Amino acid sequence: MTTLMDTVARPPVYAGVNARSVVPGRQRWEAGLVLRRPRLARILESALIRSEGISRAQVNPVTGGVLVFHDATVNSTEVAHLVRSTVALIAENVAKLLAGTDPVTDGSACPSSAGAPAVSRSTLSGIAVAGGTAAVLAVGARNLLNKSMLAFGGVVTATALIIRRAWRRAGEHVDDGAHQRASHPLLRIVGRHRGRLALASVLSAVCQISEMALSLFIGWIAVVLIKGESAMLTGMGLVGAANQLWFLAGVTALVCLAVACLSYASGIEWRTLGQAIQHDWRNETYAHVQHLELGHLEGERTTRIAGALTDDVNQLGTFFAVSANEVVQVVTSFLVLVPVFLTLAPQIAWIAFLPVPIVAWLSFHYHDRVAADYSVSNEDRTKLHSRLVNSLEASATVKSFCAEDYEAERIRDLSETYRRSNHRTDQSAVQHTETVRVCTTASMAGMMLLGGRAVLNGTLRFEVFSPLIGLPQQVLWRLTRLGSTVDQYQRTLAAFDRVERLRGLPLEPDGNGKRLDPREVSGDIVLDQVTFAYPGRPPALENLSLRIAPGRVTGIVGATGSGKTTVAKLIMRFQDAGSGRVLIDGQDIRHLPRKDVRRAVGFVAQDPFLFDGTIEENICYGTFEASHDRAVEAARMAEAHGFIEAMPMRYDTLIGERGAALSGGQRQRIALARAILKNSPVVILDEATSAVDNETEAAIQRTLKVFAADRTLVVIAHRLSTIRQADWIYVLDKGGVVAEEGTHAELLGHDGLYASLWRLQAGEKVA
Ligand SMILES: Nc1ncnc2c1ncn2[C@@H]1O[C@H](COP(=O)(O)OP(=O)(O)OP(=O)(O)O)[C@@H](O)[C@H]1O
Repeated sequence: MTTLMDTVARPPVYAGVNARSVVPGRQRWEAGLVLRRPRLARILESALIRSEGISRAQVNPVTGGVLVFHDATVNSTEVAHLVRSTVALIAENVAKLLAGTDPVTDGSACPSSAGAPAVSRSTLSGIAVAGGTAAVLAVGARNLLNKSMLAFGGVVTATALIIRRAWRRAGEHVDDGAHQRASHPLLRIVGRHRGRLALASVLSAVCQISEMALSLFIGWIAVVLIKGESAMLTGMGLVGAANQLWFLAGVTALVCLAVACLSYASGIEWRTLGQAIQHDWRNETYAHVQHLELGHLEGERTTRIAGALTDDVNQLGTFFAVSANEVVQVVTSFLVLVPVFLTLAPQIAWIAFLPVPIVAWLSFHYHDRVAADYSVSNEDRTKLHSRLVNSLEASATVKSFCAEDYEAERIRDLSETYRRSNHRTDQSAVQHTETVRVCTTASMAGMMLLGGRAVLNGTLRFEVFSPLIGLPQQVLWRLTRLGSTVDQYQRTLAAFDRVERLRGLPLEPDGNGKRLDPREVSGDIVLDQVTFAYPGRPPALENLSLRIAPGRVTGIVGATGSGKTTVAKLIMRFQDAGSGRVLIDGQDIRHLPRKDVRRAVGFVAQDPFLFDGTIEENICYGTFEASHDRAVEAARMAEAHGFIEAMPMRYDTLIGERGAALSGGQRQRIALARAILKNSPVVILDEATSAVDNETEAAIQRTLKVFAADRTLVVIAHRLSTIRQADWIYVLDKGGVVAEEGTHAELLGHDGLYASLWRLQAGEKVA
């Protein structure tokens, strides 16, 4: 496939494109180049779509957003490179691409955009330094106060604009272009706990104000010690240094106590909020995952789903438990400090707050730069985790192939990749924190110098300056943590994106209101011209028609991969047929509620899953209200009672994860007992006794005869002895077509596929 990329030998890197979020299979970018340029947006979109591995691309000229979906043939880094390079190529050829274009969609519809790629970005940069520039210009002004106020105005404007823009963009990038929602992601994360958020915020704010008051009192103590007495306190009737000291010490102690109480209360409130958010998101997401279509569940890695439900959901709560508290404290500090400085020391206000827009800009710029790195690092962690779990689960297989070193090597490689991607994010984080520290320290020095000079030349009273010295320091110091707050914010948005993606997967569609009462099901099952293919695979079943007669035993045999299990999955409605119909008692199962269908059909899978728990809990799974006696009766019918009784704890024996403490045959018999206990009118046994010995299987078949007397039994098996007694047998061939059908005797008489299989299994010589 020829793509726009093929024409570029070494694509230049275009700076005006920033990653907004990267999750497996999907990336979101922001390209200033296409902003208000619908034609360029269309060109970029089609260039991306034509690229190898890209399944979908959307470019929005209104927001500048680029949304790319890709398959597993390309990894996140390659897609990131593709997006950057494609934007770079288009940026280089803007004039050519816009020339001779149709007047409806090209630049003529938006003349301001011509020749101004990434206008918004350069505007942002301009704004970011506006405070500093204003401050520098202001130094030349005649009136000292005007000069200071002008500089301060620049600082405030720059801060407000930077924060406003960052907030808006954060809200944009988590949404799909097609599903823009009004509220910010953080508000959506908080959900119904906004009241608690407000309470925690108020407590934090009051706590912060009390803390600032504390340093005010400490500053006054310094004034009393240096000057002998504070004029302000004397004016309030407190005469004498000793009295003033006692008063200030007493008030300081009281405020300390208040700070401790408020800090405790707000800490508890934030943590409770974090826990409540985690609890809600975990439960709601898990409930959603439980109702996903099986195809989607199988398509997602289990460890990835588990990661979203644990790490990502925890991240959502942790942000509020820790970082949000800091944000509230910083904001409160500024809301208090700005008027205080403007009133008491306007001449040094600008230098005190100058680091704010710079640090804010640096933090949001950092956030832009490392967004993709964080997502890649998360992805690497998931892969490592998945591989670790896999190789631990497969330890017997690994040992049997003496592949311990091979597995260790694979883990080492993945760990190395994870280490490298983590190193990138760590490096950026440390760089950012240290840059912020330099800015804030420089501002402190500047404030000391300017404030000190103002005190010396008499334009500022020492009594005012002394308590104020500590305040900005206290707040600016917090700004050094803004890097990690932004870091947490970034992680939270990425986690939110992953959780939302999981919650965006479609649920199993249900019937159209008709009900199926399992007690009235006779078990007449028909597959009528059914064709079904797994995604990206050739059809597993093609125009398959067969009937499973009610109250009878139907056997299905066939070559491996011929679609026997797929037939069972269609009857269980784990999957829906691509074309054709599956009928139960004459009703198309697509029109019936899945739960009704699944209640009517019992299924024992080829590799049954047993839960970590006791034998009895596993037998009663799904029939939770069943008594011990019923569980024992089911176990007897499945020929499981004997070995269970021989165990030290009998039915209370713990069987470990996936029933690891049982043999394959024992696991199968417990799964069979579970299906028997369910007592559904239709039962499908998919190789349900393949792991038990012939003698036990014969015993099971004898009891199953009694069990099957009043129900429909479908037996899928490779071992023909398992199904020879069936009332009717279907022999499937490759591609899911019926090669032969009939009773055991009739099929032997045909001397076809079944007969040759029978002879093979019976040990006869095959010609
Ligand atoms: N989840 C899946 N995703 C993609 N393809 C699948 C999936 N499950 C089965 N297949 C494919 O569908 C075809 C039919 O599989 P199915 O499990 O129904 O065969 P089977 O007759 O039960 O095989 P066996 O006797 O080995 O159990 C096979 O080619 C298989 O590779």
